[in-house]
Amino acid sequence: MSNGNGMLDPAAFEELVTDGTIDTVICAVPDPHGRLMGKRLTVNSFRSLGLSGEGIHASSYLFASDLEMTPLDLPISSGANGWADVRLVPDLGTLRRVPWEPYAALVICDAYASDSDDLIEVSPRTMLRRQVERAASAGLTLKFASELEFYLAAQDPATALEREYRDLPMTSGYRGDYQILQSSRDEWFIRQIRTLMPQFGIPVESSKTEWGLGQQEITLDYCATMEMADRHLLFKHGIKDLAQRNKLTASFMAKPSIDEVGSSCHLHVSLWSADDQPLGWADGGMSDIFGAFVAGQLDHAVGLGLMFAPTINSYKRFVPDQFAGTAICVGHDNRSCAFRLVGSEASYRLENRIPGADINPYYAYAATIAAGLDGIERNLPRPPIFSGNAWRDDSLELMPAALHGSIQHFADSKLARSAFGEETHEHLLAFYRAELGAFESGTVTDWERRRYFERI
Ligand SMILES: NC(=O)CC[C@H](N)C(=O)O
Repeated sequence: MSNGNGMLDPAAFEELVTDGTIDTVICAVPDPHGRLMGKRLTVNSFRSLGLSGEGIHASSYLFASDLEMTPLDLPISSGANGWADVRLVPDLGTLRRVPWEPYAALVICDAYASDSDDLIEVSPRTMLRRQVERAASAGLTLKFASELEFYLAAQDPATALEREYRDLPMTSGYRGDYQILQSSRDEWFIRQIRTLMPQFGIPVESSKTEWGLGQQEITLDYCATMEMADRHLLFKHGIKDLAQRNKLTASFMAKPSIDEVGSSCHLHVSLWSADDQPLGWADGGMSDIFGAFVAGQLDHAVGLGLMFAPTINSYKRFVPDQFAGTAICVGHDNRSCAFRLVGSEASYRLENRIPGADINPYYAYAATIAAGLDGIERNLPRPPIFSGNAWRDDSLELMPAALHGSIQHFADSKLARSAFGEETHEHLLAFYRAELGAFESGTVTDWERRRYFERI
């Protein structure tokens, strides 16, 4: 039965097909950039390929292409293996209605090898699944919430592209941070998000205008790890789709303009037992096990930082005083620290303030679990609690200033190799090295031309 939140069990799906409501099923797999990739199927094809467990065939280059859809030469997909197929097998627990496409259902798929029942290890969803399994075998579950910020331009995406995303009119002309008057002006659109997302299986907590001109923040309810990562992707997809239907362009770039604050994706994480008891709080403060988990986050923030800052642009957001997590320390409700402890008892949780809105949540959550489990396995002591302004303390370690530094730290991270496995570690390194190469030797920027064309 559909329980009114947009989620569909097979019986509710068949009912909507029989009464002529649903005739299309979107089958999508998360790609390395954190996008939904896949196909729209007729109901008959979905029954024969999706529901049967056979899977929908798609090229393995979905896991090895850059944002321009240029296939990279990686072991999972290359000329040598003919960019062979993988099978996208629906995870039927994710089947839901698409409120703004009432004739459609959507399901998230896992990627399997075409000739066996093996999951594709380098698929982002498999990578997170492996960490969830590792936590489960230690008797632990994690709950997450992604807190996404984004910019809204009052321009349709086709025109925005034609203008090369320069000097776009934003939805606000002055700082609207927390101001209800500004949010009243945007409400015609933001209300669509707040009301439609819960019908897409994504409960929303609140919306507010953010500090940047045209910047918004919409917060989601927390839930179990995989479900939250799926919701994160669907939410981002839904905002972009609703924006384009309303002739707006939404950007989840970490730092769209050097003159503006960046867009974050704070990650809230809490630790629970297998039988759903909160484990973070003990005797009026941080429990030993959560202390070790948090210490693991501090220890690996830089080594696994690539998973929190995956693009060339992510690093432009790492400036002091703009509320981005850059200085590696943990504080109680202290927004200058990369990690902030919030709540108490069952709501006690850690907020990682490093990630930008450009993260792939499957990678970022996988990194968080791997770092925390390592802290627990090594029985690390509770970290010292920082007080004061972390951006003014020169003794603190900082996030790297650019992608190449982060790639190097990730290459050197023993944990990245042991927790994600050699194949996935190598895949990620090759993937991000290709992105860096495309920037470093694939383009001459406006800045370089302005700086050097005549003057040097
Ligand atoms: N809400 C906030 O704390 C602002 C976060 C800030 N926009 C960032 O990029 O990190």
